[in-house]
Amino acid sequence: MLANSTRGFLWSDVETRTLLNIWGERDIQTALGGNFRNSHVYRDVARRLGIMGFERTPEQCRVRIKSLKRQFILAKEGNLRNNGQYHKICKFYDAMETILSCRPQIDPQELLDSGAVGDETEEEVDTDPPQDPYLESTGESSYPETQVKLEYPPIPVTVGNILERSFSLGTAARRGMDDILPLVKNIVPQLTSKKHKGQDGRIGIIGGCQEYTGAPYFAAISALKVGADVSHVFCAKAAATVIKSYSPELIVHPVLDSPNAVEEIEKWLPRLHCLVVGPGLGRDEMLLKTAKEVIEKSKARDIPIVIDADGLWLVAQQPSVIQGYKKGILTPNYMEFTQLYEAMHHEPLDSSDHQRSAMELSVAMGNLTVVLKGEDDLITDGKKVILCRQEGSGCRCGGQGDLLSGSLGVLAHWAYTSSADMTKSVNPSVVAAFGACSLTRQCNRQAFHKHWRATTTTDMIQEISSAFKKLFES
Ligand SMILES: NC(=O)C1=CN([C@@H]2O[C@H](COP(=O)(O)OP(=O)(O)OC[C@H]3O[C@@H](n4cnc5c(N)ncnc54)[C@H](OP(=O)(O)O)[C@@H]3O)[C@@H](O)[C@H]2O)[C@@H](O)CC1
Ligand SMILES: Nc1ncnc2c1ncn2[C@@H]1O[C@H](COP(=O)(O)OP(=O)(O)OP(=O)(O)O)[C@@H](O)[C@H]1O
Repeated sequence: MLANSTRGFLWSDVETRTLLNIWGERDIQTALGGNFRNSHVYRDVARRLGIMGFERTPEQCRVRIKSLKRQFILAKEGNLRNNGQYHKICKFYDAMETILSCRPQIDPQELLDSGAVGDETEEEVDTDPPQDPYLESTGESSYPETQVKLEYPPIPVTVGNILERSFSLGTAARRGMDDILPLVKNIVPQLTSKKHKGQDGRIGIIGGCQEYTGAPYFAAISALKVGADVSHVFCAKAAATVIKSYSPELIVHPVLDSPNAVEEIEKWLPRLHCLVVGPGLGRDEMLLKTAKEVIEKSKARDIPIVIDADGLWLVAQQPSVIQGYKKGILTPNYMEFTQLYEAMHHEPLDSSDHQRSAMELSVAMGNLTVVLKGEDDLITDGKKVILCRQEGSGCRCGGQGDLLSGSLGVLAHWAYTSSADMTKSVNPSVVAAFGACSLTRQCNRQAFHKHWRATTTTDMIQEISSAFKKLFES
C-alpha cells in the first residue's frame, strides 16, 4: 500500500489549489462519481498536475484529497461556518464546497469512519490515522495577512502544454474570439419596457482624490455608456466637485476621506451590483484603509469586485484582502502585474512567459480572474488562458484602463446574473473580462481612426456605443 508515501512532503497552498482545480474539473468529478475503483482517475489527476509543474504520485494526490475532504466535513459538521472559524479547520473550504456541491450528497460518516470503503476509492481510510503532511507541518491557519513564500518546483513545462489544458497557444486568440464572444453576447440584457431603473446595473467606483479626478470619471461614465443605469463615485472631498462638473450623469459622494467613510459607503452597498476599486484612488494610507474595509464589506455581500490601478497596489501590500474571493477580478497593466507577482512569489518575474506567470498569479490569489493588459490582453482564472487580440491602435493615451475597469464592472454584473446556460459554464468573470477588453480595444481603434495621434480617452468613450453594438449586438 502506497498511502504512506506522502509522509514528509509538504503541499504548498498553490499546489493544493492547483490540485483542487484539477480534481474539480467536470470529467474528473464524473469519473469519481461512480462507485468503482478509481486509481486510473488519480493517475490522470497526477498527470495533469505534472503538466502544471507539480510532480506527485497518484497516491499522493488521492491522500491529499482525502485529507481535504475530512477537513471540509469536520468544518461543515462542526457547524463552524457560522462563527467564521471554518477556514481554520479547512483552509480550502470555499473551493471544496464549490466542487462538492455539484456532486451527489456525501455521507460525512463515510469520510470520518475508518476503513469504510473499498481499496481504491478516494474516501478510503488508511489503517493509520489521517496523516496530512500539510496539516501536521504547517497547521491550518487562516490566510496570512502578509505574503507567504510560494514555491513552484522547476517547471519542465512548455507554454504549449499549459495552454493545451486550456487553449493551445497557436489558436488561443482565435479560440478566445470564437468561443467567448458569443457568450458575451449572451449576457447582454435585453432592452425591454418591463424593467425599472437600476435593474441593468448600479455600479460603484471607489476612487478619486485631489490629484486624480479623471480616472474615476472615466470608469464611471464608461459603466453608464456600456449600459448600467446608475453609476456612483465614492471619492475624496477635494475631487468631488471636479468630478461632478465633468458630468451630471454621475452620483458623486465626497466621503472617501471622511472619518466615517466606511459607514457612509456601506449604506449604499445593498444597492450596488458591482464595485470597481482603484481608479484615481491614490496611495494615501487612510484612503487605502477605507478601500480595504469597503472591499471586505462588499465580499460579504457577494458582489463582483474589480480591482484596478491603486487598488492593485493595496492588493500587493495585503493580498488577503481579495485572495480566494471568486468574484474578484484584477486588471493590472504590466507594471502592476510585476508588483503583484513579486509580492506573492518573493522572486523576480520571469518576463519570458506571461501566460504562465499570469496563471501562477491567479492560482496564488485563489483563482481570481487576472486580466494582464498589454499588446495582447491575457485573461486567466488559473485554469484557462484566453487572449484578447481585438485590434486596437498604437495610441496609448492614459485612462484606457479606466474605461476597461468601468465597463468590466457592468459586464461582471451581467455575467453573474446570467444563467450558467448563457455562459456555457465558463467562469463569468472570464466572460466579462473578455468583453471589456474587446470593447476597450475596439473603442481605441475607432477613436484612432478619427483622431489619429490626438486620440484621448474621452474620444474612446464616445465610441463605446457603436463599438458595443458592432461587437456584441450584430
Ligand atoms: N486622467 C486621470 O486622472 C488618470 C489617472 N490615472 C490614475 O493615476 C494613478 C496612477 O496610475 P499610473 O498610470 O500613473 O500608474 P502606473 O500604471 O503604475 O504607471 C506608473 C509608471 O509605470 C510605468 N508603466 C505603466 N504602464 C506600463 C507598462 N504597461 N509597461 C511598462 N511600464 C509601464 C510608466 O513609467 P515610465 O517607465 O514610462 O517612466 C508609468 O508612468 C492611478 O490612480 C490611476 O487610476 C490613470 O488612470 C490615467 C488617467
Ligand atoms: N501595446 C498595446 N497594444 C494594444 N492595446 C494595448 C496595448 N497596451 C495596452 N493596450 C490596451 O489598452 C487598454 C488599457 O491598458 P493599459 O495598459 O493602458 O492600462 P493602464 O495602464 O491601467 O491604463 P490607465 O492609463 O487607465 O491607468 C487595455 O484594453 C489594453 O488592451
